[in-house]
Amino acid sequence: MRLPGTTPPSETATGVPPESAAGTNAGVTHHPATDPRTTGSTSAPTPPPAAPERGAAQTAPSPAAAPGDGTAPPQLRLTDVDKTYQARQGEVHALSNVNLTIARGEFISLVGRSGCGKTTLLRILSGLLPPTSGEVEADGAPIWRGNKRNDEAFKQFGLVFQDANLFPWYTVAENISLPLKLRGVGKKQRLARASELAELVGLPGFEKAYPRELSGGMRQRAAIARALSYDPTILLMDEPFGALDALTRDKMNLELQNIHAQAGATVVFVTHSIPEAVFLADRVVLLSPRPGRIRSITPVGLPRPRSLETETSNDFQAIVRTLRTELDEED
Ligand SMILES: Nc1ncnc2c1ncn2[C@@H]1O[C@H](COP(=O)(O)OP(=O)(O)OP(=O)(O)O)[C@@H](O)[C@H]1O
Repeated sequence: MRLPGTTPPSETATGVPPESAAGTNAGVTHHPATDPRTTGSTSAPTPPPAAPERGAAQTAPSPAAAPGDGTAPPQLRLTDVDKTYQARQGEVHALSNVNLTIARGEFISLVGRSGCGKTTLLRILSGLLPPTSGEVEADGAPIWRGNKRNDEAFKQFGLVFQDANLFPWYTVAENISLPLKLRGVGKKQRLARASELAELVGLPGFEKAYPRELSGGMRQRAAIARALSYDPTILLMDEPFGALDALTRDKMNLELQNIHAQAGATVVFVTHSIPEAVFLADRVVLLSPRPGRIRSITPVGLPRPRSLETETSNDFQAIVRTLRTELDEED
């Protein structure tokens, strides 16, 4: 992930990868893209002539990333991924036949019932957990060779979890820059980077504060800044705002949208909240109950930048309704 202003437009734009349209997941529903800019629709979503381009409202589109033409290069690819845990009570089949291609700079929200395998999928993607079978690639390089992790591929990832996991005895700046310290970066450079990132995530002036002096939302911002410190090109987020109150969560969603637009990273975001998933995503991937399979892939063609008013639009609500109906059908 690069700092704002250094990312060429072609790297921040996304398209729907060809694989996702063709689909190799048996039985996956591919919902049509929705884009009020092209449909003029104020009611239920209708298919536009082309899938939407992320960030079109912020940057001029580049010829290399025309809306929905599938030209944005794939950055992450899951092929026939299966995961079975060997638990004390026996085998737990967590994921089955997951196929997904994620474009560079794309924002993917991952939703599904509790226990359907979202965290498992994120951990496999991030190189924290090997799949039982199947392939996981980042920029064409396998993340796993059998049970051995490809540490080079792993370096591209930034991880953010529900708990900010800041070290209480370090200041905000020291927490943010800790990964750089572990990589041997000098103090002056580390603190300069921490201050830059504190600004990016909305914590300017708090560099010298300790985690106990921050609110929950501020701690999560510091955790996001820490994940960005070493310029990951892929950000994997597991319910990062799950413990926050509704108002703070709305604010964090707006800020994450800005951070994503400015920094240009690919994001995979796990959430239990369908509105949050739709608000943030270029595509929402819905997993079926365990063993998790990709049940549907829904492009979200709402223009960016999105505001809280976006959530009152008919298009937004129609997508949320469709996804909720699919989830309800599982009961
Ligand atoms: N280390 C483990 N050993 C055995 N089973 C596990 C392990 N981790 C997860 N599981 C099981 O795998 C399934 C998927 O778990 P996972 O945490 O991926 O689901 P999830 O969709 O993230 O759930 P939630 O939304 O509740 O966080 C669950 O049935 C869980 O019990």
